[in-house]
Amino acid sequence: MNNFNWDTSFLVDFDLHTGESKTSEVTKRYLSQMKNMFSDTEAVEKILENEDPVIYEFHELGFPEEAGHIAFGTSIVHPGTIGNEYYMTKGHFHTILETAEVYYTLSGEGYMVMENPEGDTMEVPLRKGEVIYVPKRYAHRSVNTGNIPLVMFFSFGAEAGHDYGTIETKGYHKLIVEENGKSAIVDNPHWK
Ligand SMILES: O=P(O)(O)OC[C@H]1O[C@H](O)[C@H](O)[C@@H](O)[C@@H]1O
Ligand SMILES: [Fe+2]
Repeated sequence: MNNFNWDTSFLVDFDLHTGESKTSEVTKRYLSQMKNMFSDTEAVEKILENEDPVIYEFHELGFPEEAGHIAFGTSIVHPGTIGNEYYMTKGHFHTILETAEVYYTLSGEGYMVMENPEGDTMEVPLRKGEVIYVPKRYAHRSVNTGNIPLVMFFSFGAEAGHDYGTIETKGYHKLIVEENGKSAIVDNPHWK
């Protein structure tokens, strides 16, 4: 782990095409770590018999989770589908629900799938060159609907924290699936 001093200035390299960084740490999420998040559990099992693909990865610095600091890094969602569902991140609420986040799309295309605890949902297309503002109180998941990596630079208040449990048990109301070669937003039949 890099030992940055967050009370002074520092510089970090990020490649604005690949999202890669020599200075920061990379975390990879494999299909086996997201088994129950994809709708088609049979398709998951079938793939895992032969391989365990990396679904997404992110580069960040290991920041202090304290108010006043700003966390940032890149996330890279690889292209692909599991059954008819596109590769995506796990997605999370912020533990401090009242914390927003921004993502700048560097490469690729997809959707930011968001929902709040009241069940209001938003699915916003991600395009290269645009920043998406994810408001406070909304869980967020990025989905890659293209055939190249979806690369984004993100930033949020470092105190936010990650709550994965809610999404892990309930799932999202909406899924982004491939239908006749195009992306479609559908209701999640397994939402609890
Ligand atoms: O947290 P996940 O849903 O697994 O997504 C992976 C990562 O991507 C985002 O861009 C967030 O800002 C990171 O804090 C997060 O850890
Ligand atoms: Fe977040």
